[in-house]
Amino acid sequence: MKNRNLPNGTRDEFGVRAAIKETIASQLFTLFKQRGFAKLTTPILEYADVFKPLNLANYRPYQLLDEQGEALVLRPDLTLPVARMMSTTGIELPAKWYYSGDVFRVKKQLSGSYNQLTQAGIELVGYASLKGEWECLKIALAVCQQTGITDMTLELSDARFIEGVLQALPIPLPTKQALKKALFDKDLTRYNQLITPLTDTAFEAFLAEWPWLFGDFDSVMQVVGTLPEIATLKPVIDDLKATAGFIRTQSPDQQVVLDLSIPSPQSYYTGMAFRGYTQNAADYLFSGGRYDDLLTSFQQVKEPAVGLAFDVDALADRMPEPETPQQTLIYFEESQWQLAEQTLQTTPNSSLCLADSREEATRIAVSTNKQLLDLTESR
Ligand SMILES: N[C@@H](Cc1c[nH]c[nH+]1)C(=O)O
Repeated sequence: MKNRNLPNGTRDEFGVRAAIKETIASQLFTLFKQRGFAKLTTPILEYADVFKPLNLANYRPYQLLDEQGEALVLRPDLTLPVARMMSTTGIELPAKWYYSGDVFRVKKQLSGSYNQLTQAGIELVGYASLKGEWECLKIALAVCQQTGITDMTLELSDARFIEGVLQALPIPLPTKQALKKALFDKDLTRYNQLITPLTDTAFEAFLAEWPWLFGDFDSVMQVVGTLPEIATLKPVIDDLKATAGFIRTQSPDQQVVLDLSIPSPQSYYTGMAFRGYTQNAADYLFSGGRYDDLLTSFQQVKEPAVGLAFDVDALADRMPEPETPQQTLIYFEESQWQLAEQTLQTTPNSSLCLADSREEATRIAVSTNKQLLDLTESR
C-alpha cells in the first residue's frame, strides 16, 4: 500500500526527538532575540530562479509547476529567499534577521541522509566589517556551549584565498582553471603535472603543500607564510588571523582548523566561511559565511552580508535524551471534571487520563510507566 509509505529521505518525528528539536529551536530563538535579531518567515515554495546562484549539483531541489506552468521548487536553502525578500521590500539597512524552517535537498538514493532538514539561522545584511563574521561566530560558540557540545571543531576557510593565489601564478588562464579543478578533485597526478612549469619559482614550496593545506590553524598559516607577497591576499590572511585571535579570546579551548584547499562551502560566498563539526559524523552542526554579491542576483545594488545556519537535526543527534520526571495520570469520572482540573493544577508533571474505565486507566498507566492517581476512589 503505497499511500502508507513516506517518500525517500523523509521521516515522521514524534515523542522525544520532536521534543528535543523544539527545545533546541527555542534556545536558539531566545539567543537570536537577545542579540537583537528580528524574525523573518519565507514560503516553503519559491520560483526555481531564486536558487540560480546555488551549485545545484549539491542541492538538487524537488520541482513542481504552478498553475501558469512556471517552475517552482521546495526551497533547498534559506539564505537565498532572504536575499530575494530584501531586494523586493525596500527595508532599510542594516538589518539583522533570524529564521527557522525546513529545507529540501534531494540526495543520492541509499546515501542514508535525509532530504528534509531543519535549519535555524541568522543573516546580517548591510554589515561590511569583520564584526559581522565575529557576531556569527560568537553565536555559534554560544549555541555549542548552551547545548553542551564540547567537542566541536571550528573550520575556517576563505573564498578569496584560492582565487588570489591562482591570479598571482605566472601561468595561462586555462592552466589556472585546470589547476583549480585538480586541487579540488585531489587529483594529485594531474596537479603535479600542472605545477611542473612553476618549479624554481617563488611559489614552488607553497605549491608542493597546497593540496594538504588544511588542519591546525597555525601550521597552515606557516605554509601560507612561504608564499611571496601577494597584495590581494594580505587582507584575507590578516582577517583570518584576526578571527582566530578573536575566537581564542572568546573561547580559549576552542579547536580551530583552517582549510585553504577546498571549494567554498557555498558557491555564493565571497569571503570568509566557517563550519562546525564533531568527530565521527559527516554532517555539520552549522555552516555560514560572507556573501557580499548575493543581492545583485535580485537587484542592481550590491550589499554586504554575512550569515550562518544551524542544522537543528545535527544538533539534536548529539543531545543526550532528557531525563523525564515521574509522570502522574489523573483518573476521574465525568462528574469530577472540576476536581480533576484542580488536581491537574496542583500536581506537578500530571495529565488527565481520559479513559472510560479504571481497568483501561490502569493499563495505560502501566504501559507508559506512569503513576495513577484515582479520584474515583475518594467518592
Ligand atoms: N544557507 C547556508 C548557511 C548560511 C546562512 N547564511 C549564510 N550562509 C547553508 O545552508 O549552508
